[in-house]
Amino acid sequence: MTEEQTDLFEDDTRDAPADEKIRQALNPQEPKSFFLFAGAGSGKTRSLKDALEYLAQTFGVELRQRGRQVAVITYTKAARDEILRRVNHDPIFHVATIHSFAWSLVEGRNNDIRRWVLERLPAEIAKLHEEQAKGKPGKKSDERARKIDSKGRRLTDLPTIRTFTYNPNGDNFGMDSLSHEEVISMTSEFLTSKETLQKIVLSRFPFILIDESQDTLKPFMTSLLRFEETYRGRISLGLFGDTMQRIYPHGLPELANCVPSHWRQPAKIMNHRSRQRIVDLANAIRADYDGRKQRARKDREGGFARVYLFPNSELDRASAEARARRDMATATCDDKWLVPENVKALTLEHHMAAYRLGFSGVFEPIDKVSSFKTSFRDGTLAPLRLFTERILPLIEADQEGDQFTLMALLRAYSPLVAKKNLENEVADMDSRLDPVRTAVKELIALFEGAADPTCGEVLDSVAQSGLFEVPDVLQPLVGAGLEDDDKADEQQSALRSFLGAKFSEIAKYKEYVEDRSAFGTHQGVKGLEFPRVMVMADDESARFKGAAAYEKLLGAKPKSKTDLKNEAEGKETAIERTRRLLYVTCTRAEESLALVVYSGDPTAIKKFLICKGWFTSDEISLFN
Ligand SMILES: Nc1ncnc2c1ncn2[C@@H]1O[C@H](COP(=O)(O)OP(=O)(O)OP(=O)(O)O)[C@@H](O)[C@H]1O
Repeated sequence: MTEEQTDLFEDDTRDAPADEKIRQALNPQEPKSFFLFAGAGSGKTRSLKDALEYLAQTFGVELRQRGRQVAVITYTKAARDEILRRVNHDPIFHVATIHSFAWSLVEGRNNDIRRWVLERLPAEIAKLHEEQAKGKPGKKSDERARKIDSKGRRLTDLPTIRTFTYNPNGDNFGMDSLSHEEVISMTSEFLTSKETLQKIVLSRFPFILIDESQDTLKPFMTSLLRFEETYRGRISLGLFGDTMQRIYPHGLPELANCVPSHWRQPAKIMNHRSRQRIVDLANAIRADYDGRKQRARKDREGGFARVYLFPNSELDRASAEARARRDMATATCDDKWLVPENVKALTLEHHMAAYRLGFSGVFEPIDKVSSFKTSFRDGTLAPLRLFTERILPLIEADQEGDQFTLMALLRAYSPLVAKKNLENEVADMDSRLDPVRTAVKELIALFEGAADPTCGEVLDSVAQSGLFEVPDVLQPLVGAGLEDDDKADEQQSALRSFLGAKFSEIAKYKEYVEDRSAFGTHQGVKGLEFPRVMVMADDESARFKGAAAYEKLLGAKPKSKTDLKNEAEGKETAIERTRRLLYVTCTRAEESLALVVYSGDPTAIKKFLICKGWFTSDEISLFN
């Protein structure tokens, strides 16, 4: 082996003892719990996947014969799907997000659920009445009155509900459905109080492994830790995580301290993802948190990290960022920085991505409606799906001359091509298709000469011709124009306003929700990696003012009284939350990183970055 090969071999295997410790813990005869606590890019996800492979190979037959399973809890559906793919959907693994896992434990225990809800509801209603008595009239009080009313009706209906329902992936409406919070709270309680459930969990899951455990919901994690303590030696609870990457307030803040000292705590010091410069920056950002340091691989020397500081008064954010991209291309000698699609751009909130990608006309009205929010953001909102899954693919197929796809779409979704409609006609097949042809022609005509009709014009055409079914919620808006109607409810007003957006925005919205665009949010990219990353720190444009406090973290704004109070009481501050967010976003970069900051005082930020040793002055571009 050459010296270079030896170096690489050492880097590959330096942290191998951690995986060995995990394997030793995963023994059904003598299960042990462990916490793999390691920094970004250290291979935690890889260790989890290796552990699953080891379990399948070593104990697969035994687990199958005894009808036992390995529970794997992931933070996102995407991570769940990736793990399922890796384990070839082997049924010895029960891979689920936390909400689905919790529901799988309590689903069907209808009497216990009813009792639990009945015990909680009166207190919830009393609290709302109390708040209502103190509050002023207005939107909040109207909302509270609605809640009091609906909870009161639920209380009356509860004894008659036989089966409770829950959808872990969406909104839960209706008297028999449970909220996300209810499912997590009740499962956490049942897990520590109901012996029958405990016995079921014990016999079914000898191993419960949790990815991104720093963000696992606090009540659930606390209850799992208690459960493990009660049944020590009979179950292995395996946590994979990094408390520096806790980005949601609902995780257990002191997880590292809650883990008993006799648990196995394998360590890893390598960062296999990023080049040296980025690892150095990550270590510097982390220094004031817990001082843990990582090492870059020998074959990952170099790399780039640069900062672009703009004043808040810079209104044309898109041009400012294009300027930063051009500079990155020169500094890194990597022309891919010039093509936005090649750079993962991370905004703080979705509306910032919508503005930059050009679909604010769709985003702004719809995202305001709370009952639309979840399904709108994951692309499953029915009125939008008419556009994204029926009309847009049809227009695209026509533009590409792809008759095959066009016909397949019509066959799948158009009532005009539905078999029973065709059978009722007397004429030959060709003329039976005439109404479909006319309908498609009329729709396509709206786009002639590169025209960009509004979503409303497109809807009118489709509804008039009957080309596709129009969802109920859109029916009253067909041909209604854009003038708002005083009597319209929140959903109708939002949809009416969305119908004024240009149809070209639909493709951009679709690209974004399907995660095919170059944009992502600071919170949405954890676990992922990209060659080039641009992080936008823009407190001023944030709508949720608690979202981040980059200006405070980077020394442009003083700490507030609340920050100082929280700090003195050892509580979480907005500054520390932001530090963790910055650590997560910056450590997604493999090759090069641009940090774009908008601030009221860019000069102060420059001073801070140099003084802290996060960046050198040559790496900072200041635009005043
Ligand atoms: N021992 C190893 N040798 C070579 N490459 C590795 C090794 N371990 C992990 N990697 C690679 O390093 C990258 C980061 O690994 P992984 O995503 O598992 O890290 P992580 O600790 O889960 O990261 P994060 O916490 O930042 O999401 C991946 O591309 C992975 O394939």
